[in-house]
Amino acid sequence: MKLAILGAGAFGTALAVALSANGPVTLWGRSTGWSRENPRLPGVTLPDAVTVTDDLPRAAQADTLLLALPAQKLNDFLTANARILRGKTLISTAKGIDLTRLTGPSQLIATACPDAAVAVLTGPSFAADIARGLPTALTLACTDAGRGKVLQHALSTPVLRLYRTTDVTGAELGGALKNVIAIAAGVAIGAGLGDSARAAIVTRGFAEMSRLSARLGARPETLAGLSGLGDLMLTCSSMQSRNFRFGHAKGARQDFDAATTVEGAATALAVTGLARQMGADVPIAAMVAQLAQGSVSVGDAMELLMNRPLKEE
Ligand SMILES: NC(=O)C1=CN([C@@H]2O[C@H](COP(=O)(O)OP(=O)(O)OC[C@H]3O[C@@H](n4cnc5c(N)ncnc54)[C@H](OP(=O)(O)O)[C@@H]3O)[C@@H](O)[C@H]2O)C=CC1
Ligand SMILES: O=C(CO)COP(=O)(O)O
Repeated sequence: MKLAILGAGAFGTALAVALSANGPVTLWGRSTGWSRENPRLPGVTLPDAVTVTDDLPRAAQADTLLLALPAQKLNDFLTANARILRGKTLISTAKGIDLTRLTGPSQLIATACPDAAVAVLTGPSFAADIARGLPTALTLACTDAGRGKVLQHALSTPVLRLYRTTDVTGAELGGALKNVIAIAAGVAIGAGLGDSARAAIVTRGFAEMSRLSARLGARPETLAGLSGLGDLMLTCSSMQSRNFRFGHAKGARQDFDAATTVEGAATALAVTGLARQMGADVPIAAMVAQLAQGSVSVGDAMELLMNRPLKEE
């Protein structure tokens, strides 16, 4: 299997470092003016087995392409480069729902590149941890079980352990929705509401993730696995998470660098649209969408959530 990673941000670069343990990897980015250390992943020197290029046709000579682009940028990239990507195995690592089309990355790929084989790589993993070679477990989702097994073996290393599933919908929804809940958890901690409030948000957030995902055809066990609950726990509990930090800054009324990739903000808006279509109740996501747009204050958001009608768990 010849492997390339498209997108030289923090995560694409970290995956290139990790997967170069198995053989040569090409890392494509649109702005690769740096040489062996990517400013998006400072302190990490690329191994010799990683070739960095800004030549997309060259990178796309590989048969298996990992797409490490932000969710809201993916569709434009796919449609602009559909010809180059034809017939490839395309594995998305984006954790979000496209705001315009209200679909996850796998559906975007299937629409833009109908003859590509589609898979999703997701789960609890900070780029910096992966790049440092710390032990990490991820989920490889592919509806074709045979292809999924081949990819699982090709993309596992001694410190990167992949589990596999055929539930692509569940795997990508878990990764997208946890970012929304992580913003809410960050708000709670930033606003000084305490660890008990965070635990309530994480638990009720998981209920919300499970409810919407079930309506969209995901399996409950996928949501309870690495790609759902596992990533929710990680992202809601660490200042390494950009989504959590974004929420934290909102809660603490501090500035936040607008150039930072925060997938959960746009995804919260997409989730409210999807939930409306599916008739699912998503009060935390709805609040995060309003907070991200600045249409509600942190104090009012928490009060509105706490004063909803009492109900069964
Ligand atoms: N960082 C992490 O720990 C993890 C991230 N992910 C997911 O991976 C995805 C990417 O995140 P991450 O790498 O961290 O993000 P970064 O913000 O570090 O990097 C984003 C990258 O995407 C590139 N990019 C943006 N738009 C385009 C485009 N139209 N064409 C080509 N390249 C483009 C940027 O290029 P440029 O530099 O030129 O702007 C940049 O290299 C997200 O969905 C994220 O949720 C998943 C697991 C862990
Ligand atoms: O997805 C991640 C960890 O699994 C990274 O989270 P952030 O995008 O919030 O940094």
